Amino acid sequence: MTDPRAAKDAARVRARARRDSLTDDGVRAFAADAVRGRFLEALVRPGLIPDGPVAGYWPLGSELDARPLLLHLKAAGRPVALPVSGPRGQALTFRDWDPAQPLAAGRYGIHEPGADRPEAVPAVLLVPMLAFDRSGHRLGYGAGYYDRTLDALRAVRPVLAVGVAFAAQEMDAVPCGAHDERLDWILTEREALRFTQ
Ligand SMILES: Nc1nc2c(c(=O)[nH]1)N(C=O)[C@@H](CNc1ccc(C(=O)N[C@@H](CCC(=O)O)C(=O)O)cc1)CN2
Ligand SMILES: Nc1ncnc2c1ncn2[C@@H]1O[C@H](COP(=O)(O)OP(=O)(O)OP(=O)(O)O)[C@@H](O)[C@H]1O
Repeated sequence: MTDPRAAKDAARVRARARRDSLTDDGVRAFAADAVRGRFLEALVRPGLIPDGPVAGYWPLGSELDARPLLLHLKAAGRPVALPVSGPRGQALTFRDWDPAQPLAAGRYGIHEPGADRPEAVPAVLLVPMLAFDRSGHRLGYGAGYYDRTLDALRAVRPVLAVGVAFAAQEMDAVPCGAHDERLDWILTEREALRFTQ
């Protein structure tokens, strides 16, 4: 396979511009709410969610806001964790999220639970992205954090990886490379795509 790096970089520029153009607060709130509904309908109701913590993410820039879903899961008694970014080149770690406690800005300015919060090993990983395609390929920011993280977690036990995006983030074909970890599902406000059984 040829090196997909240049193709990925070009796709990132286009994908970011497209996601950044989704500025309507009403549309964004609708999508956040719809993704919560799809997660419950496609994954929770049929019993497809393994026991254990669900790792979400704290929204950055124009990403879809998964917090309505995270708060719903918390209220239902499910442990929810958030990623903690270490140096580039290392897998993410996760800490338990208590919505009543303040978060602190970590690397990249992303809000993270404090060092006093217990570490968590996610059974389900909500994965943010810049773009996706209908084969389940995903484009991230290019640091390889989620690929390394899924690789490390899956070496120990199965993890359900659920990509989360606006429907408008779909591309015909996301350039992919050897390290790219597969997503089991992608949820958008419009549909739930399943890639594994
Ligand atoms: N919300 C969120 N949290 C996350 C990620 C993510 O993609 N989204 N990550 C996924 O790996 C990890 C952090 N990794 C990151 C790697 C690179 C950049 C980055 O290059 N950021 C841009 C600015 C982005 C913006 O403001 O829209 C930059 O610094 O130029 C950010 C996060 C863990 N937490
Ligand atoms: N499991 C891995 N082990 C070693 N290197 C990896 C691994 N996964 C990804 N990488 C490297 O990380 C770099 C970024 O990968 P890639 O372009 O796929 O990132 P991305 O999926 O867009 O970003 P992210 O996963 O952070 O959201 C590449 O150089 C890739 O080779």
